[in-house]
Amino acid sequence: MKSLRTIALKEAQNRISPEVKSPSAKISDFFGANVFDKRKMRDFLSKDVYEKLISSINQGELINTDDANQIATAMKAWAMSAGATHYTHWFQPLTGTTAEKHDSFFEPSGDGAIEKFAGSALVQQEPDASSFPNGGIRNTFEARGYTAWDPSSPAFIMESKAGKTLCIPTVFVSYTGEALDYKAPLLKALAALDKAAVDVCQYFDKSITKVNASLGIEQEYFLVDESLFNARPDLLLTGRALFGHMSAKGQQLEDHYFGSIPERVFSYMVDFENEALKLGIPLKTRHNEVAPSQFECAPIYEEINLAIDHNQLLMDLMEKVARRHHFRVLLHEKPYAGINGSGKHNNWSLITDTGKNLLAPGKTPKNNLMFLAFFVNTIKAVSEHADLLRASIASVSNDHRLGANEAPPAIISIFLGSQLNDVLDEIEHSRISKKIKEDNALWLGIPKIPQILLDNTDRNRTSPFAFTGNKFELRAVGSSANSSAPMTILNAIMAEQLVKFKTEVDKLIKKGDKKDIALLTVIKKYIKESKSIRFEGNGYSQEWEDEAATRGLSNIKTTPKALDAYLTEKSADLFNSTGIYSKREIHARHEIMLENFYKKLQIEARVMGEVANTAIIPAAIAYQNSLIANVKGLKEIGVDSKVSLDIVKKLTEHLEIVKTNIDAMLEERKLTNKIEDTREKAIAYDEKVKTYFEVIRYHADKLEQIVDDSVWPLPKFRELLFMK
Ligand SMILES: NC(=O)CC[C@H](N)C(=O)O
Repeated sequence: MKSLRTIALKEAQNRISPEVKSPSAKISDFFGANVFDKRKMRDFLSKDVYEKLISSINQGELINTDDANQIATAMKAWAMSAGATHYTHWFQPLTGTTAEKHDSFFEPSGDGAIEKFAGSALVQQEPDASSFPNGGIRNTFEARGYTAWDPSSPAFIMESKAGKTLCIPTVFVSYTGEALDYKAPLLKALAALDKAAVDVCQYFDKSITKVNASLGIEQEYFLVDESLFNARPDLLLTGRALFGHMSAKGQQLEDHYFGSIPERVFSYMVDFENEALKLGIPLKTRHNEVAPSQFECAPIYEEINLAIDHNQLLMDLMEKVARRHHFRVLLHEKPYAGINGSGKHNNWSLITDTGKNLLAPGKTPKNNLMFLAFFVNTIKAVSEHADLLRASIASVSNDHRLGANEAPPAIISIFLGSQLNDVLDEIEHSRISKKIKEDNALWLGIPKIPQILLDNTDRNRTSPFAFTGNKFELRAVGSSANSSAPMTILNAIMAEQLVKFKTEVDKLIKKGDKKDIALLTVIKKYIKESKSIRFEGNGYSQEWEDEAATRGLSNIKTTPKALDAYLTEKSADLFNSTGIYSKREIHARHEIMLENFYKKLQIEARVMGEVANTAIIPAAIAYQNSLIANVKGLKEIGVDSKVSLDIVKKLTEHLEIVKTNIDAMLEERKLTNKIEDTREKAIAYDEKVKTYFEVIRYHADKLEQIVDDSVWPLPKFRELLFMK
């Protein structure tokens, strides 16, 4: 019988890409075609309701029942004219993926049937919450959960060959009001940030009434042929290769990065980009990434809530469209040990309703003081809550990526680039003399900030949080993550920080300081206080680990311990003052994250055992048997050769070690599964079960190097990485 690998290799060699037809040569012709955007709202709504909806989008004003009915009718009319038959609330439960439950517009009526969509169905739905992760918030006897419309993210139509569905972005909360999703806390953090930032803006510009966070999300991913993927139970079930010797050629020649895009991949990219563009996702960039078979796409930045919805939608599209091309997309942070992992770099900034980017250095000294205020407060916020930010990017899969192959380490630090670093040093050491204070001659004291910062674009890949000219790039986020988790924290700590800043500045003003002097005094103090988080060097080096320790920075390498930061008193104060999480909510989330961590390890351990026992060991034994026959045969004909015998001995050694460790791991798992406390269980999975992975893999990979290639059951790295 032919092995799955042999069949898969043959299939992978004979792929023909499906034809991809773009709706038009001009993207602007079809961009947003499947979105109920402002233009369509205007066409389908009365002027009065349109304006109310816009002010609800911009200012968060509530929509009354009559207006909701009108909006629902308009949405239905638009969606049906585009061919939709069903609608769904579209939400982001704590599973990491998106969720939907379709209902048709169709309703039987007395004399036939009608198509209906009431305002109440638009505004709120009641999906059963019992089968979503809820961390104990919901008991089975009270399984109800609500999804509630988020008007700030426009409804869209999801197309598939079989039909079209109107999707309405919503939050997801329990019957008792606790958030069960990623979006609800994000929206709360954004509201807190808006208020705090507008208050600080008032020192500089009274016309600013709204501050939005913006986000541009770079998405890295791997592609692998579908048949090869299906012949690897580890990729299929865990998203990463648990076994596999690195191929002789990996990324060492650095010949893939920005290289010419392979035809089959290009065709896939164009296909999913078209789908994304129709959904209003402003994709702009595509390229080969560093590792073989690794790629990246990136949109233009958008308002943050929309940017995150779009990224979630994009990941879903990428997976769906990949199947049309007989690819599988791997969004896992580290599918292949030994080469680069995948990140989701979050480019974050703050934009006012007057169109000003608060993290872009200005032309005038006054603008620069405003820039410095927001810039330094960001640094201060991150330095105060570095552990929480670390926790917000923690996951079982990101643990493999952090600190390895062009991914930042688990130590949170901030890279500013030499020019701004110098500016902050200068301010720190400047003296705000009595004379300056009396003359209000502050501008002499602020160093000139160049508008174009030369060394700041994508330069320091070893930094988890890098300033890149007019935004901060949180590089530590993993490719499979929902950006809401870290962005909720980043915006919340910024909100809290800006409130504190204003209190301190106001105090100085009250004591008689001129406004600008008061601002600079507090900025200067923050520069000093947050100095230890700034680091410009190589984040991978041992020197940095050592230095970070002497600076008192944390270096928490694994998720279950990193997550502790969610439960500290300092974090409780933050959650309370910004309103993003109640005590119950954060405890539930903490529990969910720990469960997710150990359950994924549990699955990996099971897959490892199964693949070793049923594929690797039998293949090695079959080869061993043929060698034994050879040894016997040689002896019979009187040839004295040690080649086969030596191989048998080596094989046997590795086989023994693999088998013993698989068995020992199973025993350890049994013990670990008995642990009741979730945190302890997660730590035990990490420290006791996971430790077997390395030794099992090492020896199984040695077997791969020895066993006859034609009988090896699993597609090898060279095939996974280079065949496309
Ligand atoms: N070129 C790059 O930016 C590499 C980034 C790297 N793939 C990461 O994990 O973040």
